[in-house]
Amino acid sequence: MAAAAAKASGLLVQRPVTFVTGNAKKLEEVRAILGQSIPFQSLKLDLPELQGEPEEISKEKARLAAIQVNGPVLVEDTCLCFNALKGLPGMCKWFLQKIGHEGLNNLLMAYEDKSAYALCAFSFALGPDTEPITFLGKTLGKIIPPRGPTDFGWDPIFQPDGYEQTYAEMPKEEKNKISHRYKALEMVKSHFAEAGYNFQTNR
Ligand SMILES: O=P(O)(O)OP(=O)(O)OP(=O)(O)OC[C@H]1O[C@@H](n2cnc3c(O)ncnc32)[C@H](O)[C@@H]1O
Ligand SMILES: [Mg+2]
Repeated sequence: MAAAAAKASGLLVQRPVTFVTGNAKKLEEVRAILGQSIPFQSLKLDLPELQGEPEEISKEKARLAAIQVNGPVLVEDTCLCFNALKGLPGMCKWFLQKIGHEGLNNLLMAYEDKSAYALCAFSFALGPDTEPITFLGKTLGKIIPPRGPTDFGWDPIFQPDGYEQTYAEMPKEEKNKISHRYKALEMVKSHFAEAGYNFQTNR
C-alpha cells in the first residue's frame, strides 16, 4: 500500500533510509550485498530480542525502530532453525551466547536429521505511522561441528546444501551470493525499484 502510494504520487521521502541493528557483522554484510543499490545510513541500536514467528518479530522490530528514528527504517531478524526440532530453536542472540556451537550440536544429538535452514526476515517501514512490509530469504543446509572463523554467530556450524564449506569457511563474497540475507535483500531491492522511492540523503 505504502509502496503503491509512493509510486503513484512520485513521493519524495524527506529522510534517508536507516538500517537499524546492534550487530556489526550484519551491517558489514548488508553493505557488501547492497553496494550502491540502496543508499542507507546505519544506526547501532539494540532492539529487544522478541519472541514469536520470525515475520512478526521482524515487523515489530521495524515498528520500534521507526518510532526511534522517526523516519524510514530497514531492520532484519535472522534465525537458524532445525528441522528435527520443527523449526526451533529460532535462535535469539542470548540463546547462542549461552549454549554455544557445541550446545547447538548437542541439541541435535538425539536426532538423525541434522538439516536446518537460515531464515532472514527484513522489514521496511516508511515511518512510525505506516505498517512495515516484510521480505523473507531462506537458505537450506545442515548443522555440523564448528569449522572456520568464529567471528559471526552460528556461521561455523551451518553448511549450506551443495557446499563442502560452512558459511564461516567460505569467502565472504561466496556467502553473500547464496545467503538467507542475500535472498531477502534481493526482494527488498525489487520492492524499492518497483516503488520508485526517492529518499533524500540529507536532512
Ligand atoms: O540488532 P539485531 O539486528 O537484532 O542483531 P542481533 O545480533 O540481535 O541479530 P538477530 O537477533 O537477528 O540474530 C540472532 C542471532 O543470530 C546471529 N546471526 C544473525 N545473522 C547471522 C548470520 O548470517 N550468520 C551467523 N549468525 C547470524 C546473531 O549473531 C545473533 O546471535
Ligand atoms: Mg536481535
